[in-house]
Amino acid sequence: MTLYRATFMHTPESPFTAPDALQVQEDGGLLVEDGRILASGPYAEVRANSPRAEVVDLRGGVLLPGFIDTHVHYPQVRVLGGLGMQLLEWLDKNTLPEEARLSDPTYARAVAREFLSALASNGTTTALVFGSHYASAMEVFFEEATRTGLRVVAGQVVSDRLLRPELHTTPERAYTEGKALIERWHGVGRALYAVTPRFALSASEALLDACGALMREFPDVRFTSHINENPREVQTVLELFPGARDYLDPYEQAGLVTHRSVLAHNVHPTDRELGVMAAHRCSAAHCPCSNSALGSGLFPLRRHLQAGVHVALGTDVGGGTGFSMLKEGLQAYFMQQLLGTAGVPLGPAHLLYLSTRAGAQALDLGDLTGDFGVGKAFDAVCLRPPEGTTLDTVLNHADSPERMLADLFTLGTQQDVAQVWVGGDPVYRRVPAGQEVGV
Ligand SMILES: O=c1[nH]c(=O)c2nc[nH]c2[nH]1
Ligand SMILES: [Zn+2]
Repeated sequence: MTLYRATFMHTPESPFTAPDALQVQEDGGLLVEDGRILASGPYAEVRANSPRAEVVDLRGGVLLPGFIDTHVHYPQVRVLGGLGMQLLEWLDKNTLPEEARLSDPTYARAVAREFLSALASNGTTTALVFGSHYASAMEVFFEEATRTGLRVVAGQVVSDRLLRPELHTTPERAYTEGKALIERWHGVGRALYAVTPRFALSASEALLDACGALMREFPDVRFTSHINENPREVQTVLELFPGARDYLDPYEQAGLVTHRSVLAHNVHPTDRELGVMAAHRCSAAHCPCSNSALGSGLFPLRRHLQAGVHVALGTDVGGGTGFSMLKEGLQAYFMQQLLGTAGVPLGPAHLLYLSTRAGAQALDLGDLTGDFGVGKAFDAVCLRPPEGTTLDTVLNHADSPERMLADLFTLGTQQDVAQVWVGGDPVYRRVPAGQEVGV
């Protein structure tokens, strides 16, 4: 048994509905056995009940639930930084040429390692990962993910039109390769499978039906895709599906809109789409850095909440600007501020919820991870800025835990991630200053 002593904060309830959702223990204790939290509370109390547990002293840092990134592309880590374009040009010039390189499993393995290491070193413990178009690159990805111990929900991306021929599949092949990957990887270690057509623009009705067949055959796999990101994209989808009521309709007709479905972006939804998503408990992955970088628009969070659509956060690497969920939270805050009275004022508790518990719920993993409740897995990130940094100064002068949390979202970066655990297993530890290779 291990007892972690730390200042910890979490949001077991949603601050959008519960006013005091942020729970804080300034000198807290989390007792962990076999990767699960056995007791949680003030350190002195937990210690008194478990005097023999080994103590890990994390005082001086802040312990948060591990971040949950609900939309991030594995093949795009090397093409981050493609600025100055909107979605369709960015796909064509910046992104799809790189995605084609993953046909080589050796190349794919190197990219998978870079990607997984970036997740862990940014404090992300669970991710819904948009995969590669190549089944071989997904084999490699799941092998590497299993080695790291991160929780990944991932799937082969499928498309059968309008990308580039080498990225296209057929409905039959999408079904056969998807089935084989599900049978091999879904539920193995900490991996789960997500059926993943790239977007309706690059998917025929027959391909979406093949995805629906997989979802019916394996009802507990997840589903993810893109929706309503960019006005030109939306217009093209409506032209490609002339009978469709809106962008969601082709997904809905194929049986892909469920409580285990996560649709990325949804910047330009209709009221009908929001109503259907809410009725099916389908989640939206809000990706504010990507929406800013690709000029996609300002996410209508208020309309989502009013319609009852569940929202979580995603970095959308490489349309986004990196793997930090702290940065993603801050950008979500900025964009709601820019919306003025149409925006939702977000406080630090909202940002923590959106980047942790909301993600767990979107992935139907709410009973396992996302907060520090008793019975949950010990998935955690310890944030501790290096001495003398601006964040260190500001944290030392914060007058409340809530203000400390706001400071972490405002100034925190990858360099402030000190340690990360998944299911009690260490998956990342920052190299102490002065001990870096080459120093
Ligand atoms: O942000 C995005 N990134 C992508 O790779 C993509 N593909 C389709 N639509 C997309 N949107
Ligand atoms: Zn995306």
